[in-house]
Amino acid sequence: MSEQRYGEWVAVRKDGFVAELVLDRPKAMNAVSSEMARCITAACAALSEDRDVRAVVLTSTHERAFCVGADLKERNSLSDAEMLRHRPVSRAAYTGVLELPMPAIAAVHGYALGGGFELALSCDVIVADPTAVVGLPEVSVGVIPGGGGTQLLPRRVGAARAAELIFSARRVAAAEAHRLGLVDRLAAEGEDRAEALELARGIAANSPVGVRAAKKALRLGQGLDLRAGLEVEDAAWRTVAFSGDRAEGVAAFNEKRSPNWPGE
Ligand SMILES: CCCCCCCCCCCCC[C@H](O)CC(=O)SCCNC(=O)CCNC(=O)[C@H](O)C(C)(C)COP(=O)(O)OP(=O)(O)OC[C@H]1O[C@@H](n2cnc3c(N)ncnc32)[C@H](O)[C@@H]1OP(=O)(O)O
Repeated sequence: MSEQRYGEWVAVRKDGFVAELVLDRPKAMNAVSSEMARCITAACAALSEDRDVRAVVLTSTHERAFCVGADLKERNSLSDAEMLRHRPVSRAAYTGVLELPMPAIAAVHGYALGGGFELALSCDVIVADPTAVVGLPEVSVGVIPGGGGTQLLPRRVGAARAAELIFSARRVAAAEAHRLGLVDRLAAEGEDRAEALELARGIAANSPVGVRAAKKALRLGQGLDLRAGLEVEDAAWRTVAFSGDRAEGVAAFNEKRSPNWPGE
């Protein structure tokens, strides 16, 4: 296990082919300040370049919160001009998580609100424990979901449900969140991180070339009509059809052994 810090508020722990992106600003319940946004962006840039990382788990060191969203204390102190300068900094953090080339799994316990839930929505899978409380309460503080929520939430639960949640700004406890599809798995209390890491290790046992190509097809195909989506899949298929991973995967199956993925 290795650990690399990215600024004061974020760490990346690597164990084999799985990396953990740790939100570590517990005094502010991981509220995303400008500096924390820069830390997240730097960590995502490093992970995106690391061909040995096959899956990422987004976790929190705070006992009662995954992330409570944008730092409302910092926001209150920013001038309009500073706010405008802050946006691309903060935007890079959310985009960084969304565009990780390998599967990303959010391990959520406690509060995942506003930008905190948007970070989780930017992942591919959300694992929550029964203490999770999720929501996009931005309109209750005079803003809108600005970390992708107005686009990611309807793609996950449909336009009407997304509208109800965003307009009402209501917080949703874990059991209802799982029923509504706001989170994908409900782990035992305190087991969100362990279950997310177990899922990540399972993903990491598969072809990294295949998994990354499948993620790309899933993401690019969202919102397309079926015909255009099938063209996206065909293009993704062609990136793996002649890969070393495909050759190794087929050979390993026929030789009844575990594959040793070349990763290219
Ligand atoms: C995917 C690609 C997309 C590209 C798009 C571009 C993105 C651009 C970037 C924009 C990012 C926007 C992000 C988002 O959309 C906007 C927001 O997130 S707005 C904030 C939303 N969050 C909230 O409304 C939650 C606010 N907090 C609470 O409701 C409560 O604190 C709580 C979490 C329910 C906990 O309540 P309690 O247990 O009672 O505890 P306290 O309230 O006393 O809080 C303890 C302590 O923490 C401080 N704190 C809590 N939340 C925040 C916060 N958000 N910011 C700063 N500080 C916070 C709170 O003040 C207390 O501090 P103390 O008083 O003890 O000093």
